[in-house]
Amino acid sequence: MAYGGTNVNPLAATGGSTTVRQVKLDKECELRIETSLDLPLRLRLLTGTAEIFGTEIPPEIWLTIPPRLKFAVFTWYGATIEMDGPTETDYTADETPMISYINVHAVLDGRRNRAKASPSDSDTSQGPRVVVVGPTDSGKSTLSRMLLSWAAKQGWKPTFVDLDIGQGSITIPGCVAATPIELPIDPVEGIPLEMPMVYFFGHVTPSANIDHYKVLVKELAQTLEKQFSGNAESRASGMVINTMGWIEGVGYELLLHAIDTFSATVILVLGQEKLCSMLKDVLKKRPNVDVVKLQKSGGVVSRNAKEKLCSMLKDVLKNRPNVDVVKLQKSGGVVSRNAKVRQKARGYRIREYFYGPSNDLSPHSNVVNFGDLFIYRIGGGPQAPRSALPIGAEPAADPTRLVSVSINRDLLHLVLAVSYANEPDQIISSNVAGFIYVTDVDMHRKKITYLAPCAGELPSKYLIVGTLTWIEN
Ligand SMILES: Nc1ncnc2c1ncn2[C@@H]1O[C@H](COP(=O)(O)OP(=O)(O)OP(=O)(O)O)[C@@H](O)[C@H]1O
Repeated sequence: MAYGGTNVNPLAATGGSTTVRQVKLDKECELRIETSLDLPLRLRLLTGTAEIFGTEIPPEIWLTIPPRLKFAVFTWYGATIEMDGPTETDYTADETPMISYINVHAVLDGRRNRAKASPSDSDTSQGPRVVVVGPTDSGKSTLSRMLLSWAAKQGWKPTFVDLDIGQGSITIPGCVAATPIELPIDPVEGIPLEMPMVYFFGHVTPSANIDHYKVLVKELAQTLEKQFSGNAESRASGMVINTMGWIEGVGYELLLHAIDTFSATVILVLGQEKLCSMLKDVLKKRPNVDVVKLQKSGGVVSRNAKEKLCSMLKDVLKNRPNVDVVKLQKSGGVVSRNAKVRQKARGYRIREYFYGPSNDLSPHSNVVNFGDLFIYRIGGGPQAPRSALPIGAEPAADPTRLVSVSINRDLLHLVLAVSYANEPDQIISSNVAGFIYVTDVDMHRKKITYLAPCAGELPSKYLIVGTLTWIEN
């Protein structure tokens, strides 16, 4: 449990408790909970008002929180919470960065209002495009979620863009995706999946194919740009873009690539002195960059800040007016997850796609002939035969080449995406309809068995494969 930067009240810690109990929260305090590994927790608001990551919880109604969830119930004005069931840990904290986060929201809200009031064909009609950056386990997804829920509560329809292929907040890992957020995000159900725009990368780290990752980020950005041009409401509401925790070397390059590709106007740097200082450095070459002071203490960004990532970003972005790099404090409640826990979390996320967050969906098992499906992977193989190259040149693997994959038992336990492409050569630039999971490959009968979220024929015969695996259990 990470307690850093948080004033934890040890007397209030009731870790592992199983009885029905009440917790009184003072104003601006939060109750941090990790639910048990195998049992849900019931929780309700008895008095006052409270929210879970930006979404208000209704009074009196019992919420059933699934196992393994780490979250906080925060109150602005005071509340009493009742819990029924076991937890791994629960404790109250009276020091949180929530004031600085809501201040960011207020600034973004002002910008949305200004965008809305501008003529729809003007540059100023674009609302804030916020990129949330920071190392792994700095609370990026959580802050993104809060900013989106607070905006939706006020009637905006911000677009959530998730570039974090390692975990996946919108859909399964291995994808870059975007979806409009029209209502505060449900603490249990998560982000509604009605209208996501999903591009399948197929790996959980971009280093598997950096060029392919960049192509997909660009495709997603271009698609959103088109959508925004015909939708003044979405345009004014802007975007919140969640990024990966990989912030060094190529990871840092990819951050800059995302900032440029999405024409970001606000960069929120979470809990990373080095990253913040790097970004600031980059920005300082751009005139007229405003560094906005958004927090009373702790996370205040000052022009003299020495933190590396922030300053690097500022340096890079310094020739760009209207780009703000803001350093924010990481919440002491953010829970660190090691590689094994992350891998497990990926598995749960894929399970959730097929079975639902509360196990309320019934996926279908289908059997088809090998000839009914055309499977491709992106990248690999020589770009051109040696004979076609200038003398002395070595054939290089083309990272964005489409390679046909023959069906064999290597596909077992892989998760494949169903492309919306009409022709194979459109696959790399097409978004996907959904995913299937290969459960059997019968080489003798030339039949493949897969799990799909719904019955019937797949929306397309073109499938994309990467290295994303899942063992159903
Ligand atoms: N205030 C809090 N109290 C309790 N748990 C929290 C709090 N804030 C975040 N968490 C939990 O900590 C975990 C990590 O947070 P989050 O996913 O936001 O980090 P991240 O920086 O996006 O991680 P990643 O490394 O995957 O990019 C999540 O399970 C989240 O629910």
